[in-house]
Amino acid sequence: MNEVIKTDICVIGAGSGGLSVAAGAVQMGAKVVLIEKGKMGGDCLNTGCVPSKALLAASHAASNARAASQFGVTTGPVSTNFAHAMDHVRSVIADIAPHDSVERFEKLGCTVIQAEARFTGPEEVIADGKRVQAKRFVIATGSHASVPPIDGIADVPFFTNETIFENRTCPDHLIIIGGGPIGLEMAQAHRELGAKVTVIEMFTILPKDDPDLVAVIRDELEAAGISLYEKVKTQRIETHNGQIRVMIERDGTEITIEGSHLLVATGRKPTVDNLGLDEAAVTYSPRGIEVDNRLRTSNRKIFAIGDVTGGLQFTHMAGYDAGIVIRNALFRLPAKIDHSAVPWVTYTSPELAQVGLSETSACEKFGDAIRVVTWTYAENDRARAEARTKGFIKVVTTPKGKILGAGIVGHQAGELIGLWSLAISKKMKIGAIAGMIAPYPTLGELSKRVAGAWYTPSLFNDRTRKIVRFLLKLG
Ligand SMILES: Cc1cc2nc3c(=O)[nH]c(=O)nc-3n(C[C@H](O)[C@H](O)[C@H](O)COP(=O)(O)OP(=O)(O)OC[C@H]3O[C@@H](n4cnc5c(N)ncnc54)[C@H](O)[C@@H]3O)c2cc1C
Ligand SMILES: NC(=O)c1ccc[n+]([C@@H]2O[C@H](COP(=O)([O-])OP(=O)(O)OC[C@H]3O[C@@H](n4cnc5c(N)ncnc54)[C@H](O)[C@@H]3O)[C@@H](O)[C@H]2O)c1
Repeated sequence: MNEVIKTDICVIGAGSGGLSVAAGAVQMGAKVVLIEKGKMGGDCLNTGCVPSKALLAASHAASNARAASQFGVTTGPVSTNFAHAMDHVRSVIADIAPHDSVERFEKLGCTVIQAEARFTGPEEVIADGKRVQAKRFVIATGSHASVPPIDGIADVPFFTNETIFENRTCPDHLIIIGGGPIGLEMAQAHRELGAKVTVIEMFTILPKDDPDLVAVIRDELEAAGISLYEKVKTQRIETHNGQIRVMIERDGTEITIEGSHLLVATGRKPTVDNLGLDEAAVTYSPRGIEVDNRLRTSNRKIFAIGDVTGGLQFTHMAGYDAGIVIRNALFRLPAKIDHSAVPWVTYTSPELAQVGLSETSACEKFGDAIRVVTWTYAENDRARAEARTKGFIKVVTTPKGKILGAGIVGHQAGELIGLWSLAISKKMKIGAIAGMIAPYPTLGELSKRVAGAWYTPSLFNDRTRKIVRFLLKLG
């Protein structure tokens, strides 16, 4: 006879989304069962954001040391120790892990089951032989690497995000298929740590971002010696004398790229298999679990959040979804998702950050009735002082100054985008940013200056000059 556990909320998956629901719900007085089949913390902690940013921190330390001579600092030849960099990665994960651990969640009051969960019906999940019956379920099973059906791929060894952070030897030549955020962050990290790197992208790199911003990243990666093959088709992959050969086609010509290691970073697949979703009457497809704007599935007692819904695959979105579900499931409030001010950042150096509408999507929505203003890092005194003058900020508004979107490519772009997220979510006009007092000298002044540039045509023109001269004549 299976043990039956009755609870208020049952959360499946202890990644960014599931942990946020579980921690919030239990601290607000709900009985919570949390089920995780793998490592607590999910992708973000173990195989995603945390290891990738830790590896980038190590690699940026190397590139900063190489650039130190411009400040009169002599370091001698910079050498890198790949295994040591990976030790840093491990230690950052270990540092954060207690926050996501079974112990912490049990202390908070959750019942944690470390096993695979599967629905047996619309109101019951089974895990580790225990039948969990809950008033509400939250599916937060995330996503996993999607491997494209390239001829020969099954017969060659390759990394995905699940294995690359286990590697302790710097690849001689890392070939990366996919020029999205994972591909480019890993390309730069490995290049800076001493590997030769080639990126193969079927469209253009970072195809979801503003091409003007992406151009700065492209220049930087190429200047660092990364080979980029864009708009190419990957035909075949094979091993040859212990090396990996990737055959691509560009403009009708076949090119062979030979490398020591291969990383596949071609996007993600929502984890919907073996969950018993049919038994639970939850509608899904390979693109994810279908949810409405309150994150309810076709079974109204079951919510789905984060990567498994196939939406915007970011840790901050899984956390945001968790907040929506808590309001719906615990407080019965009809809270709805709003994606008008979702920021995202690619953590290359320089960083690329966007929020709201890009220039292209604003044009599609509003036609010519938009205004675009830019300001460059080269005009910012702090950027000059720190020799970080590459990049610019671009802001898109309505003709009346309502902020529609902002994109930043440059040093610390990810830290700067928050202001614009707030401005868009609070429906602010550009005048609010122009009127803000920004401390000098900070990169934060970029935001104020770009907002000021919005007023330049109307402030510094003949009409204003005439008005000022007239007023001055009055005494
Ligand atoms: C290399 C990389 C870098 C990234 N960098 C960033 C970044 O810098 N910033 C950012 O915002 N996002 C980043 N992301 C994306 C981010 O990691 C994900 O969007 C986020 O982890 C999604 O959270 P989630 O809760 O939906 O899923 P996950 O974190 O994947 O958690 C899902 C959990 O569910 C468990 N599970 C699955 N099926 C079952 C089952 N049947 N029973 C029990 N448990 C189950 C899994 O084991 C897993 O632990 C990155 C991703 C990758 C791969
Ligand atoms: N900094 C961040 O926030 C961050 C970092 C890494 C990952 N992520 C999240 O994880 C998700 C997955 O990242 P990703 O980079 O794997 O996915 P992605 O979907 O963003 O990018 C994959 C890239 O691979 C290309 N591609 C697909 N098939 C290909 C093929 N056969 N040959 C050549 N190119 C091919 C696509 O055109 C695309 O540019 C992202 O969408 C993002 O949501 C976020």
